[in-house]
Amino acid sequence: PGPSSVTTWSFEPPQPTVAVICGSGLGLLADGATGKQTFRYQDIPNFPVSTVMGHEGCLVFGTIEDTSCVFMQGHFHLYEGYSLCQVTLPVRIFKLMGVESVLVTNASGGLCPDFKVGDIMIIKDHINLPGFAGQHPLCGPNDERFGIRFPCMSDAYSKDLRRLALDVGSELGCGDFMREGVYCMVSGPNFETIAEARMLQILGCDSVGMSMVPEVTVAKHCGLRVLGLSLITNKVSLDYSREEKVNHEEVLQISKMRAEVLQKLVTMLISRCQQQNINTN
Ligand SMILES: O=P(O)(O)O[C@H]1O[C@H](CO)[C@@H](O)[C@H]1O
Ligand code: HPA
Repeated sequence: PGPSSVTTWSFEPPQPTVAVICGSGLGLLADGATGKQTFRYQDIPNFPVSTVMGHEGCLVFGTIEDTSCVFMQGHFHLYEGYSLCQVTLPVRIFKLMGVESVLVTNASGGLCPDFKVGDIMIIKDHINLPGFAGQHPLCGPNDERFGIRFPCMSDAYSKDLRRLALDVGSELGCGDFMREGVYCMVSGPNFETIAEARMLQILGCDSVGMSMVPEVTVAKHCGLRVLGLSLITNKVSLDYSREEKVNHEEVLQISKMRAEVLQKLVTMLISRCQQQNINTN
């Protein structure tokens, strides 16, 4: 945003109860909120800055109906050189601000043969591949103020919120391109080789991306409710004869194409959540 729309630190934001983390090219998700106040990451002490195209690098406070929200226009990745502690810092800040639910969005490549480009996948589970190799945001001394040493991850994604997302999606006429599936995080920054993609498919992954899992893990650790939505921006090559080559420009182009629909979905979801007072798993 231009300097005129950026707020100075004299502003006291209302306590948000919902945080929306916007994935690649999805910063527009904040458009459904009113009374917006924007802060650039670079102006927030000790906050990382976004280095990837399609991640504006702004924290936006606003309201959807009566729900006070904070939107992260751009999130952080291991491949940018950030530690997982830095990648997940915003989630802990949200917890301290009083946030109760986190809605995480991202762009990913489809591995499930039934998925099409432009599908919205409601995440039901994930595979933390970097975590298997010790790249895990909860490694190190456990901070008991946030959560327990050995958190359960089998129910990281709220069932109620997933059901609500499906209902709202079909109400908005998105039923034909809404799916459910398992997201796998890889560190990136390269897109997968064909052998890697085949391995991930055999492991039960429906889509693959380079983000989100650290934030979700830290959110679950500190007791936040999580909904994950992944936009399928490309089909991952599983065949050596396939000519198409994936690239980040294509990812951003598909995100742009679906941003408006996703924004309506997210806005309606947040207002429904409040109406139905969803507060269980
Ligand atoms: O997960 P987000 O940041 O939405 O974006 C996905 O798209 C980028 C690659 O095109 C990577 O950052 C990958 O993780
Ligand atoms: N692989 C990894 N990350 C991605 C992809 C992909 O195919 N598409 C968007 N992010």
